[in-house]
Amino acid sequence: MKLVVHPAVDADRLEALRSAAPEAEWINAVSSSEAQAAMPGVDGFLGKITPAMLARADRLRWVQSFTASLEHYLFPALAAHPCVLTNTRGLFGDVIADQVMGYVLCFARNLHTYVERRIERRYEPEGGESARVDFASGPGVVNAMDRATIYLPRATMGVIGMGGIGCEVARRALAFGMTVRGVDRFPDRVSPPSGVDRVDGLNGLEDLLTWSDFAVIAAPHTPETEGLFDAKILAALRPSTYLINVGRGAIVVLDALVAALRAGSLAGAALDVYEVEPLPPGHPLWSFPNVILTPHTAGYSPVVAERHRALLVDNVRRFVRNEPLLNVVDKALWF
Ligand SMILES: NC(=O)C1=CN([C@@H]2O[C@H](COP(=O)(O)OP(=O)(O)OC[C@H]3O[C@@H](n4cnc5c(N)ncnc54)[C@H](O)[C@@H]3O)[C@@H](O)[C@H]2O)C=CC1
Ligand SMILES: O=C(O)C(=O)CO
Repeated sequence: MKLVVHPAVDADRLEALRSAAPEAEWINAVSSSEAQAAMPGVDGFLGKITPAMLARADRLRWVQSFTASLEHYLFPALAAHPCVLTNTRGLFGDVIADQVMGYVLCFARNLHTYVERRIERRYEPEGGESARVDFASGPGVVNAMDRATIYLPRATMGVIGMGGIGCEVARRALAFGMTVRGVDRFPDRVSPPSGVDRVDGLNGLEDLLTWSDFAVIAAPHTPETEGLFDAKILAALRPSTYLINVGRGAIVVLDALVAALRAGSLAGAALDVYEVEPLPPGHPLWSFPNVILTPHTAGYSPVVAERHRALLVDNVRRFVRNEPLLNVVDKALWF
């Protein structure tokens, strides 16, 4: 059994992988030419395979991607190849869902606005001076306190892509008392947490968007999702709805989003991923006070590296024992 890792991993990680298949010949290839030269006779490949490497592989049965997303990874010959492809989806669910709830709480409680006002030393409630409550003036003041906030147990959340991330988002939204629905490419294959109202197929997308107070995109970038959120789909959102994207940037057409924000046809947006990364400093999105922008950091956490390593070790162990691999990719989705 011959296994190639490329790009090369550090000595600790290599040792962990090796311990899962000590009898295998391991090649930790630093350069792509080294990886290419090692391909004849390779059974399994971990990392970033290229068309030139694949062309030299004569008995490859398994390729493990180091990432969850595959839009910069899959190429036609790999999709057509009989090898099993696995990825690292599922490592980020709880971490990214925490970040999504961070955005939701900002919008529901205006926290992002008050962070900006602190910088300006402005003691002013959202809703303007008329929303200021004089707490010394006795009963009745509470009537002014319903302004410009969202009470989450009365709010709805629609999740687009009910996989590892989408289901964890749903779980948290339910814990905050929200009503949650989803759409997915494969509604019959997903395992939503109990309490989710329903999960529809893709033909339910526009209805879901019209229903949602918060619409959360947690889908992958595939030919089907690229540019999916164009002007037509964004028009399904209500002026009171917030759009959140933690899936992939290519799913939301930013020019269309900017136009919709200018027209006030949605309440605001929180984005972690963009059509172009990094988002250029001159991009109009930076100027909207009702937009939260994070630099593709929703998945950052000390636990992710540990989980990444554990998943790879587990899959190596499964591969050498001929057991079913974790995170098998449906290559047909991409071509
Ligand atoms: N913001 C970030 O830092 C990160 C973003 N991601 C992105 O999030 C995506 C989802 O990750 P996971 O939940 O772990 O993957 P997953 O594979 O568990 O879930 C993806 C779900 O989306 C569904 N789906 C596929 N095509 C769809 C479509 N056209 N419309 C609606 N749903 C569709 C799938 O059926 C699946 O249920 C990844 O593909 C990656 O692009 C992943 C990790 C970090
Ligand atoms: O693995 C991925 O797809 C990521 O976005 C990591 O942040």
